[in-house]
Amino acid sequence: MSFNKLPLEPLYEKIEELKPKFIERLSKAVSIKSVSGDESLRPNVVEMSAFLVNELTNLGFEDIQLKDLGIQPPPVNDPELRLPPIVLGRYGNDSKKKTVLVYGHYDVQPASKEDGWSTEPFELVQVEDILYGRGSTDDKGPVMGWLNVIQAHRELGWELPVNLLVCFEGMEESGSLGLDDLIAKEAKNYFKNVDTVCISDNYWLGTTKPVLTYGLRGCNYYQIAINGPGADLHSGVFGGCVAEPMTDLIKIMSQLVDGKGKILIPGVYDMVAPVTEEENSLYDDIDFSVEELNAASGSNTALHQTKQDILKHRWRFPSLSLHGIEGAFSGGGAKTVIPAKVIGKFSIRTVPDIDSGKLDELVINYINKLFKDLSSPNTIKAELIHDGNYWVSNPFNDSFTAALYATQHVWNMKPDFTREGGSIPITLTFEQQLGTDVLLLPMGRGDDGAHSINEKLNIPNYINGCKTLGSYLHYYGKFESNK
Ligand SMILES: C[C@H](N)C(=O)N[C@@H](Cc1c[nH]cn1)C(=O)O
Ligand SMILES: [Zn+2]
Ligand SMILES: [Zn+2]
Repeated sequence: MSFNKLPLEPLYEKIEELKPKFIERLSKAVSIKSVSGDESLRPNVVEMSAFLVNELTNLGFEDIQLKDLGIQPPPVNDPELRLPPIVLGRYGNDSKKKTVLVYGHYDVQPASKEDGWSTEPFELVQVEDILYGRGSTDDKGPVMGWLNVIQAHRELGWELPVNLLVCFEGMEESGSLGLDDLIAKEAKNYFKNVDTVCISDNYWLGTTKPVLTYGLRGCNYYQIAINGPGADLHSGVFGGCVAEPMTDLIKIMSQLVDGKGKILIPGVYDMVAPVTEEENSLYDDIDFSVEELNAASGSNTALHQTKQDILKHRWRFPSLSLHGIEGAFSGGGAKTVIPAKVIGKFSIRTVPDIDSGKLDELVINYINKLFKDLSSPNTIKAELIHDGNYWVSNPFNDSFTAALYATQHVWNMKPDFTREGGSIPITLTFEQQLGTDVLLLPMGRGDDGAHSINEKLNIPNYINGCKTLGSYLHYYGKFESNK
């Protein structure tokens, strides 16, 4: 099928007309503090699943199910902590139509005003044509986008061109715990007729050109716990007399990665697939610059100066980031304490052909060796908290073509085909368990500040994003079924 514009203008007009309602829907979603990484906020994550069930019910979805995933596995503070449920729903069940499964997540990263936000993070605040709030771009905006598409069709009295299944999870930001098993279980049940999977949960590379994404890095997240004294101690009384856990931890963490971003754990780079000549040439055609990277990071701290080097280091090579130290003094003022127990957190973004299990072995053995060399009387436990695989696909299929046409129709330009430096742990599982293609169709821009302070979604991205998601369903519905 070549690109012939479908008559979608009434849909676009309806989406424009419903803009205030769509902003209100996102505002309600953002106000729920569904932070999966904070155990104390788990009831809010569950509240967010109930919010979605209510929305789906009002929009006429059928067979809505909340799938319980049981108890969260260790390491966790509360051994009874339950995982938030998976929300499933179906819109349409016509055997003559194709079935699209859309996945998104309703949990968010932590946020507090004290981190430096200009507005309250859990309040959607509009400043000109920008909506600020935690989850606005990652991933509540896109999740609301799918609901908005259904609302627009209902109000137009239009049939949806495909059957739509939704799968929304509440643990994506914390490793998608429990979802792999559920997908395996439902592959031949709830998901049995799925033709393709579409995920809107990443971002454009820059700020002006839409993209379609065919690759993700994986993420293995680790912690190093070091235990020493029986309690936090006065540094005047015990300093110099006891081995301090923080000193050991800092020594170890400082030997994981260097200041140029090079991972120092032996063996990691040996597993990385070499960059081929053909692949090298792909980077030349992508629209991006070091200036855009600096603008998005709000600094001039880029480690690489050419577009090709930046993109390879974002998409193609592994990276190791140090995230924090639990138990360390972090407030203002000057507290003279020796922390008794500290837990260092870091993650490695993985790429083809890194073997996740082999990586864990290299990481844990290296840390234990560094600790042994310290001859410290303290004790150490280094472990994996969660992992998620990298994913790279071939973007020459009906789903990507439909997204290409939809993007051209709405944005009047051809999108770039990109990979993503972030991770969506469940992507490969969908591809393998359902045996279908997966498409990543992002809504937000590269400077949206996902995971950062002042996360935002530009209203044109939200509204045109809804049009793009809706158009994608129409273009995809026109392809002949492969079944
Ligand atoms: C790209 C996606 N919106 C996202 O932010 N994913 C997270 C997933 C993750 C993996 N481990 C912890 N969170 C990310 O890339 O950090
Ligand atoms: Zn996300
Ligand atoms: Zn995220």
